[in-house]
Amino acid sequence: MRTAVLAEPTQFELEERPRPSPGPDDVLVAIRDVGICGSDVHYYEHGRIGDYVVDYPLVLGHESAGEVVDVGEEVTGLEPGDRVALEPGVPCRRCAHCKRGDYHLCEDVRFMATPPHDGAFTEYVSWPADFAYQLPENVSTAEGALCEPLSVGIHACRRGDVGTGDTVLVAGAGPIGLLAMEAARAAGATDIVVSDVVEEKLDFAAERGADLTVDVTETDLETAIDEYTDGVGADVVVEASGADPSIQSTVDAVRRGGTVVLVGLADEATVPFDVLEVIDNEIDVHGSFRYKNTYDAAIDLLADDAVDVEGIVDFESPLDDIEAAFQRAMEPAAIKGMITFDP
Ligand SMILES: NC(=O)c1ccc[n+]([C@@H]2O[C@H](COP(=O)([O-])OP(=O)(O)OC[C@H]3O[C@@H](n4cnc5c(N)ncnc54)[C@H](O)[C@@H]3O)[C@@H](O)[C@H]2O)c1
Ligand SMILES: C[C@@H](O)[C@H](N)C(=O)O
Repeated sequence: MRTAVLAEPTQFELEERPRPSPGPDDVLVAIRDVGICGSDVHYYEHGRIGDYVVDYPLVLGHESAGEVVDVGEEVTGLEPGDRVALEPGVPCRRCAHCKRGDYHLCEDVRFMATPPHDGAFTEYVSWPADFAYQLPENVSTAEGALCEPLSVGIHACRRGDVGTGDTVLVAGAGPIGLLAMEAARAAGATDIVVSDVVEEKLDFAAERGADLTVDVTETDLETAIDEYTDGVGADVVVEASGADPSIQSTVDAVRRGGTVVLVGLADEATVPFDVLEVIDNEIDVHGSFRYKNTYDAAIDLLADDAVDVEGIVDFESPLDDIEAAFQRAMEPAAIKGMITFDP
Protein backbone atom coordinates (compact mmCIF):
# COMPACT_ATOMS: atom_id res chain seq x y z
CA MET A 1 0.00 0.00 0.00
CA ARG A 2 1.18 3.50 -0.85
CA THR A 3 2.32 5.39 2.25
CA ALA A 4 3.70 8.89 2.74
CA VAL A 5 6.56 8.64 5.19
CA LEU A 6 8.24 11.59 6.83
CA ALA A 7 11.84 10.56 6.26
CA GLU A 8 13.51 13.67 7.69
CA PRO A 9 12.38 17.24 8.43
CA THR A 10 10.40 18.67 5.47
CA GLN A 11 10.98 15.49 3.48
CA PHE A 12 8.24 13.02 2.61
CA GLU A 13 9.00 9.80 0.77
CA LEU A 14 6.29 7.73 -0.88
CA GLU A 15 6.92 4.07 -0.23
CA GLU A 16 5.12 0.75 -0.65
CA ARG A 17 4.35 -0.97 2.65
CA PRO A 18 2.58 -4.28 3.24
CA ARG A 19 -1.14 -3.96 3.82
CA PRO A 20 -1.89 -4.80 7.48
CA SER A 21 -4.25 -7.61 8.47
CA PRO A 22 -6.88 -6.73 11.04
CA GLY A 23 -6.44 -8.25 14.51
CA PRO A 24 -9.47 -10.04 16.01
CA ASP A 25 -10.99 -6.77 17.35
CA ASP A 26 -9.90 -4.53 14.48
CA VAL A 27 -11.29 -3.23 11.24
CA LEU A 28 -9.17 -2.73 8.16
CA VAL A 29 -10.05 0.65 6.68
CA ALA A 30 -9.29 1.92 3.18
CA ILE A 31 -8.50 5.53 3.95
CA ARG A 32 -10.44 8.12 1.93
CA ASP A 33 -9.72 11.49 3.57
CA VAL A 34 -7.10 12.74 6.00
CA GLY A 35 -6.96 16.32 7.24
CA ILE A 36 -3.64 18.11 7.68
CA CYS A 37 -3.44 19.31 11.29
CA GLY A 38 -1.18 22.05 12.67
CA SER A 39 0.64 19.37 14.66
CA ASP A 40 1.40 17.43 11.44
CA VAL A 41 2.87 20.60 9.97
CA HIS A 42 4.88 21.21 13.14
CA TYR A 43 6.35 17.68 13.05
CA TYR A 44 7.04 18.12 9.32
CA GLU A 45 8.87 21.39 9.88
CA HIS A 46 10.59 20.92 13.23
CA GLY A 47 10.63 17.16 13.89
CA ARG A 48 9.29 17.59 17.40
CA ILE A 49 6.52 19.06 19.55
CA GLY A 50 7.77 19.57 23.09
CA ASP A 51 8.84 16.21 24.46
CA TYR A 52 7.50 14.31 21.45
CA VAL A 53 10.46 13.89 19.14
CA VAL A 54 10.12 12.20 15.76
CA ASP A 55 12.15 9.05 15.42
CA TYR A 56 12.23 8.88 11.61
CA PRO A 57 10.55 7.48 9.61
CA LEU A 58 7.06 8.48 10.82
CA VAL A 59 3.68 8.42 9.09
CA LEU A 60 1.75 11.61 9.91
CA GLY A 61 -2.01 12.27 9.77
CA HIS A 62 -4.55 11.67 12.52
CA GLU A 63 -7.77 13.24 11.15
CA SER A 64 -9.00 10.31 9.08
CA ALA A 65 -11.98 8.43 7.73
CA GLY A 66 -12.52 5.74 5.14
CA GLU A 67 -14.28 2.54 4.17
CA VAL A 68 -14.13 -0.77 6.03
CA VAL A 69 -12.73 -3.49 3.76
CA ASP A 70 -12.17 -6.29 6.27
CA VAL A 71 -13.06 -7.04 9.89
CA GLY A 72 -11.46 -9.20 12.59
CA GLU A 73 -13.28 -12.32 13.77
CA GLU A 74 -14.49 -10.74 17.03
CA VAL A 75 -15.88 -7.57 15.43
CA THR A 76 -19.63 -7.02 15.53
CA GLY A 77 -21.56 -4.01 14.30
CA LEU A 78 -19.28 -3.08 11.40
CA GLU A 79 -18.85 -4.82 8.06
CA PRO A 80 -17.08 -4.28 4.75
CA GLY A 81 -18.62 -1.33 2.91
CA ASP A 82 -19.36 0.68 6.05
CA ARG A 83 -17.81 4.14 6.09
CA VAL A 84 -16.16 5.09 9.37
CA ALA A 85 -14.38 7.97 11.12
CA LEU A 86 -11.33 6.86 13.10
CA GLU A 87 -10.80 8.26 16.58
CA PRO A 88 -7.00 8.45 16.60
CA GLY A 89 -6.18 7.91 20.27
CA VAL A 90 -6.53 4.37 21.59
CA PRO A 91 -5.97 4.19 25.35
CA CYS A 92 -4.60 1.27 27.40
CA ARG A 93 -8.08 0.70 28.94
CA ARG A 94 -6.46 -0.50 32.21
CA CYS A 95 -4.89 2.49 34.00
CA ALA A 96 -6.52 4.61 36.72
CA HIS A 97 -7.44 7.34 34.19
CA CYS A 98 -9.04 4.90 31.78
CA LYS A 99 -10.96 3.23 34.58
CA ARG A 100 -12.21 6.61 35.82
CA GLY A 101 -13.53 7.26 32.33
CA ASP A 102 -10.87 9.82 31.45
CA TYR A 103 -9.49 7.66 28.67
CA HIS A 104 -8.15 10.73 26.86
CA LEU A 105 -5.77 11.25 29.79
CA CYS A 106 -4.32 7.74 29.53
CA GLU A 107 -0.54 8.04 29.62
CA ASP A 108 -0.11 4.98 27.43
CA VAL A 109 -2.45 6.19 24.71
CA ARG A 110 -1.51 5.15 21.20
CA PHE A 111 -2.25 8.35 19.29
CA MET A 112 -1.85 8.34 15.51
CA ALA A 113 1.00 10.48 14.21
CA THR A 114 2.36 11.22 17.67
CA PRO A 115 5.81 9.66 17.92
CA PRO A 116 6.40 6.76 17.91
CA HIS A 117 2.96 5.88 16.49
CA ASP A 118 2.24 5.99 12.79
CA GLY A 119 -0.74 7.86 11.39
CA ALA A 120 -3.05 7.71 8.42
CA PHE A 121 -1.32 9.17 5.36
CA THR A 122 -1.45 5.67 3.91
CA GLU A 123 -3.92 3.60 1.92
CA TYR A 124 -4.99 1.19 4.68
CA VAL A 125 -5.11 1.38 8.46
CA SER A 126 -6.04 -1.46 10.82
CA TRP A 127 -7.75 0.07 13.86
CA PRO A 128 -9.71 -1.12 16.91
CA ALA A 129 -13.34 -1.39 15.85
CA ASP A 130 -14.59 0.45 18.94
CA PHE A 131 -12.59 3.51 17.87
CA ALA A 132 -14.12 3.39 14.36
CA TYR A 133 -17.47 5.19 14.17
CA GLN A 134 -19.92 4.41 11.41
CA LEU A 135 -20.94 7.39 9.30
CA PRO A 136 -24.55 7.79 8.21
CA GLU A 137 -25.25 8.17 4.50
CA ASN A 138 -25.51 11.96 4.64
CA VAL A 139 -22.09 12.42 6.29
CA SER A 140 -19.10 12.34 3.93
CA THR A 141 -15.73 10.79 4.77
CA ALA A 142 -14.20 14.30 4.61
CA GLU A 143 -16.63 15.31 7.34
CA GLY A 144 -15.79 12.08 9.16
CA ALA A 145 -12.10 13.03 9.11
CA LEU A 146 -12.96 16.46 10.51
CA CYS A 147 -14.77 14.88 13.45
CA GLU A 148 -11.29 14.99 14.97
CA PRO A 149 -10.75 18.77 15.19
CA LEU A 150 -14.49 19.19 15.76
CA SER A 151 -14.04 16.90 18.76
CA VAL A 152 -11.40 19.24 20.16
CA GLY A 153 -13.98 22.04 19.90
CA ILE A 154 -16.78 19.97 21.42
CA HIS A 155 -14.60 18.92 24.34
CA ALA A 156 -13.50 22.53 24.94
CA CYS A 157 -17.15 23.66 25.00
CA ARG A 158 -18.02 20.85 27.38
CA ARG A 159 -15.09 21.85 29.61
CA GLY A 160 -16.45 25.41 29.58
CA ASP A 161 -20.02 24.24 30.12
CA VAL A 162 -21.15 26.41 27.22
CA GLY A 163 -24.91 26.70 27.36
CA THR A 164 -28.00 28.30 25.92
CA GLY A 165 -27.74 32.04 25.48
CA ASP A 166 -24.04 32.24 26.36
CA THR A 167 -21.63 34.79 24.98
CA VAL A 168 -18.47 32.95 24.00
CA LEU A 169 -15.16 34.49 23.02
CA VAL A 170 -13.11 32.21 20.79
CA ALA A 171 -9.53 33.46 20.67
CA GLY A 172 -7.83 32.33 17.45
CA ALA A 173 -9.58 31.64 14.16
CA GLY A 174 -7.56 28.65 13.01
CA PRO A 175 -9.33 25.30 12.43
CA ILE A 176 -9.62 24.63 16.16
CA GLY A 177 -11.11 28.05 16.92
CA LEU A 178 -13.46 27.86 13.91
CA LEU A 179 -14.72 24.43 14.95
CA ALA A 180 -14.97 25.46 18.62
CA MET A 181 -17.21 28.22 17.30
CA GLU A 182 -19.37 25.61 15.53
CA ALA A 183 -19.52 23.51 18.70
CA ALA A 184 -20.37 26.54 20.85
CA ARG A 185 -23.21 27.51 18.51
CA ALA A 186 -24.53 23.95 18.59
CA ALA A 187 -24.36 23.99 22.40
CA GLY A 188 -26.65 27.03 22.44
CA ALA A 189 -24.29 30.01 22.49
CA THR A 190 -26.09 32.95 20.94
CA ASP A 191 -23.21 35.43 20.77
CA ILE A 192 -19.83 34.42 19.47
CA VAL A 193 -16.90 36.81 19.38
CA VAL A 194 -13.76 35.74 17.56
CA SER A 195 -10.35 37.36 17.95
CA ASP A 196 -7.28 36.95 15.77
CA VAL A 197 -4.31 38.89 14.44
CA VAL A 198 -4.88 38.06 10.75
CA GLU A 199 -7.59 40.00 8.95
CA GLU A 200 -8.38 37.22 6.45
CA LYS A 201 -8.95 34.77 9.30
CA LEU A 202 -11.39 37.18 10.94
CA ASP A 203 -13.20 37.82 7.66
CA PHE A 204 -13.58 34.06 7.28
CA ALA A 205 -14.90 33.71 10.84
CA ALA A 206 -17.40 36.50 10.14
CA GLU A 207 -18.53 34.73 6.94
CA ARG A 208 -19.07 31.62 9.05
CA GLY A 209 -21.32 33.45 11.48
CA ALA A 210 -19.18 35.11 14.15
CA ASP A 211 -21.30 37.90 15.66
CA LEU A 212 -18.28 40.11 16.28
CA THR A 213 -14.66 39.83 15.21
CA VAL A 214 -11.79 41.61 16.93
CA ASP A 215 -8.44 42.23 15.31
CA VAL A 216 -6.29 42.47 18.43
CA THR A 217 -3.51 44.19 16.49
CA GLU A 218 -5.85 47.19 16.14
CA THR A 219 -8.44 46.95 18.89
CA ASP A 220 -8.12 46.33 22.62
CA LEU A 221 -9.88 43.01 23.28
CA GLU A 222 -11.15 43.88 26.77
CA THR A 223 -12.67 47.14 25.50
CA ALA A 224 -14.34 45.38 22.57
CA ILE A 225 -15.81 42.68 24.83
CA ASP A 226 -16.93 45.25 27.39
CA GLU A 227 -18.73 47.22 24.70
CA TYR A 228 -20.36 44.08 23.31
CA THR A 229 -21.52 42.77 26.70
CA ASP A 230 -22.42 46.09 28.40
CA GLY A 231 -19.41 45.80 30.68
CA VAL A 232 -20.16 42.25 31.85
CA GLY A 233 -17.63 40.14 29.93
CA ALA A 234 -17.89 36.84 28.06
CA ASP A 235 -19.49 33.89 29.84
CA VAL A 236 -16.87 31.55 28.42
CA VAL A 237 -13.53 32.19 26.73
CA VAL A 238 -12.10 29.40 24.59
CA GLU A 239 -8.44 30.19 24.01
CA ALA A 240 -7.51 28.51 20.73
CA SER A 241 -4.46 30.47 19.57
CA GLY A 242 -1.74 29.46 22.01
CA ALA A 243 -0.34 33.02 21.75
CA ASP A 244 0.94 34.37 25.09
CA PRO A 245 -0.83 37.76 24.87
CA SER A 246 -4.08 36.01 24.02
CA ILE A 247 -3.75 33.60 26.95
CA GLN A 248 -3.07 36.53 29.26
CA SER A 249 -6.05 38.51 28.00
CA THR A 250 -8.53 35.68 28.67
CA VAL A 251 -8.93 36.79 32.31
CA ASP A 252 -9.73 40.36 31.20
CA ALA A 253 -12.32 39.25 28.66
CA VAL A 254 -14.26 36.75 30.78
CA ARG A 255 -17.04 37.89 33.13
CA ARG A 256 -16.84 37.59 36.90
CA GLY A 257 -17.70 33.97 37.69
CA GLY A 258 -17.07 32.96 34.08
CA THR A 259 -14.93 30.19 32.62
CA VAL A 260 -11.70 30.21 30.66
CA VAL A 261 -10.84 27.10 28.66
CA LEU A 262 -7.23 26.82 27.56
CA VAL A 263 -6.90 24.78 24.36
CA GLY A 264 -4.09 26.52 22.45
CA LEU A 265 -0.62 25.24 23.26
CA ALA A 266 1.70 28.04 24.30
CA ASP A 267 5.25 27.96 22.96
CA GLU A 268 6.59 28.03 26.50
CA ALA A 269 5.02 26.17 29.41
CA THR A 270 5.08 29.33 31.53
CA VAL A 271 2.92 32.30 30.64
CA PRO A 272 2.45 35.22 33.09
CA PHE A 273 -1.14 35.02 34.24
CA ASP A 274 -2.95 37.39 36.62
CA VAL A 275 -3.80 35.03 39.46
CA LEU A 276 -5.34 37.77 41.63
CA GLU A 277 -7.81 38.51 38.86
CA VAL A 278 -8.69 34.79 38.72
CA ILE A 279 -9.31 34.75 42.48
CA ASP A 280 -11.06 38.12 42.83
CA ASN A 281 -13.39 37.37 39.95
CA GLU A 282 -13.79 33.71 40.78
CA ILE A 283 -12.85 32.63 37.29
CA ASP A 284 -12.77 28.92 36.51
CA VAL A 285 -9.72 28.11 34.39
CA HIS A 286 -9.81 24.73 32.69
CA GLY A 287 -7.26 22.97 30.57
CA SER A 288 -8.74 21.07 27.64
CA PHE A 289 -6.77 18.12 26.29
CA ARG A 290 -7.90 16.40 23.14
CA TYR A 291 -11.34 14.87 23.86
CA LYS A 292 -13.29 11.89 25.11
CA ASN A 293 -16.65 10.51 24.04
CA THR A 294 -17.12 13.15 21.35
CA TYR A 295 -17.27 11.18 18.09
CA ASP A 296 -20.90 10.10 18.43
CA ALA A 297 -21.89 13.68 19.21
CA ALA A 298 -19.80 15.04 16.32
CA ILE A 299 -21.40 12.61 13.87
CA ASP A 300 -24.91 13.38 15.14
CA LEU A 301 -24.28 17.12 14.76
CA LEU A 302 -23.06 16.55 11.20
CA ALA A 303 -25.98 14.28 10.33
CA ASP A 304 -28.37 16.93 11.64
CA ASP A 305 -26.61 19.69 9.69
CA ALA A 306 -26.08 21.48 13.00
CA VAL A 307 -22.43 22.20 12.25
CA ASP A 308 -20.38 22.88 9.12
CA VAL A 309 -16.90 21.40 9.03
CA GLU A 310 -16.23 20.96 5.30
CA GLY A 311 -16.46 24.72 4.79
CA ILE A 312 -13.10 25.19 6.52
CA VAL A 313 -11.28 23.03 3.94
CA ASP A 314 -9.48 25.43 1.60
CA PHE A 315 -7.44 22.94 -0.41
CA GLU A 316 -7.35 19.25 -1.30
CA SER A 317 -4.54 17.15 -2.64
CA PRO A 318 -3.83 13.51 -3.56
CA LEU A 319 -1.29 11.56 -1.49
CA ASP A 320 1.29 11.81 -4.28
CA ASP A 321 1.34 15.61 -3.86
CA ILE A 322 1.63 15.60 -0.08
CA GLU A 323 4.86 17.59 -0.08
CA ALA A 324 3.23 20.48 -1.97
CA ALA A 325 0.17 20.23 0.27
CA PHE A 326 2.33 20.63 3.38
CA GLN A 327 4.16 23.58 1.83
CA ARG A 328 0.77 25.17 1.19
CA ALA A 329 -0.39 24.36 4.74
CA MET A 330 2.57 26.39 6.01
CA GLU A 331 1.27 29.59 4.38
CA PRO A 332 -0.12 32.00 7.02
CA ALA A 333 -3.54 32.33 5.39
CA ALA A 334 -4.04 28.57 4.90
CA ILE A 335 -6.72 26.99 7.05
CA LYS A 336 -7.32 23.28 6.45
CA GLY A 337 -5.80 21.03 3.81
CA MET A 338 -7.20 17.59 3.07
CA ILE A 339 -5.37 14.64 1.53
CA THR A 340 -7.85 12.63 -0.50
CA PHE A 341 -7.60 9.05 -1.78
CA ASP A 342 -9.35 7.56 -4.81
CA PRO A 343 -12.08 5.06 -3.92
N1 LIG B 1 -5.54 21.13 23.66
C1 LIG B 1 -5.67 20.31 22.65
O1 LIG B 1 -6.07 19.17 22.79
C2 LIG B 1 -5.35 20.79 21.28
C3 LIG B 1 -5.73 20.05 20.16
C4 LIG B 1 -5.46 20.55 18.88
C5 LIG B 1 -4.78 21.75 18.77
N2 LIG B 1 -4.38 22.41 19.89
C6 LIG B 1 -3.71 23.72 19.83
O2 LIG B 1 -4.73 24.68 19.58
C7 LIG B 1 -4.18 25.80 18.91
C8 LIG B 1 -5.00 26.10 17.68
O3 LIG B 1 -4.84 25.10 16.70
P1 LIG B 1 -5.05 25.46 15.16
O4 LIG B 1 -4.76 24.24 14.40
O5 LIG B 1 -6.34 26.16 14.96
O6 LIG B 1 -3.84 26.50 15.00
P2 LIG B 1 -3.64 27.71 13.97
O7 LIG B 1 -2.21 28.10 14.11
O8 LIG B 1 -4.15 27.34 12.64
O9 LIG B 1 -4.58 28.86 14.54
C9 LIG B 1 -4.17 29.75 15.54
C10 LIG B 1 -4.80 31.10 15.23
O10 LIG B 1 -4.50 31.98 16.30
C11 LIG B 1 -4.25 33.26 15.73
N3 LIG B 1 -3.54 34.11 16.69
C12 LIG B 1 -2.20 34.32 16.82
N4 LIG B 1 -1.97 35.23 17.81
C13 LIG B 1 -3.19 35.57 18.30
C14 LIG B 1 -3.62 36.47 19.31
N5 LIG B 1 -2.75 37.20 20.04
N6 LIG B 1 -4.94 36.58 19.55
C15 LIG B 1 -5.85 35.85 18.83
N7 LIG B 1 -5.49 35.00 17.85
C16 LIG B 1 -4.19 34.87 17.59
C17 LIG B 1 -3.47 32.93 14.45
O11 LIG B 1 -3.48 34.01 13.54
C18 LIG B 1 -4.27 31.73 13.94
O12 LIG B 1 -5.33 32.12 13.10
C19 LIG B 1 -2.72 25.45 18.64
O13 LIG B 1 -1.93 25.99 19.68
C20 LIG B 1 -2.72 23.94 18.72
O14 LIG B 1 -1.45 23.43 19.06
C21 LIG B 1 -4.65 21.97 21.13
C1 LIG C 1 -5.76 16.35 19.53
C2 LIG C 1 -4.98 16.52 18.26
O1 LIG C 1 -5.74 17.22 17.33
C3 LIG C 1 -3.69 17.21 18.50
N1 LIG C 1 -3.10 17.63 17.28
C4 LIG C 1 -2.76 16.31 19.29
O2 LIG C 1 -1.92 15.66 18.74
O3 LIG C 1 -2.85 16.29 20.48
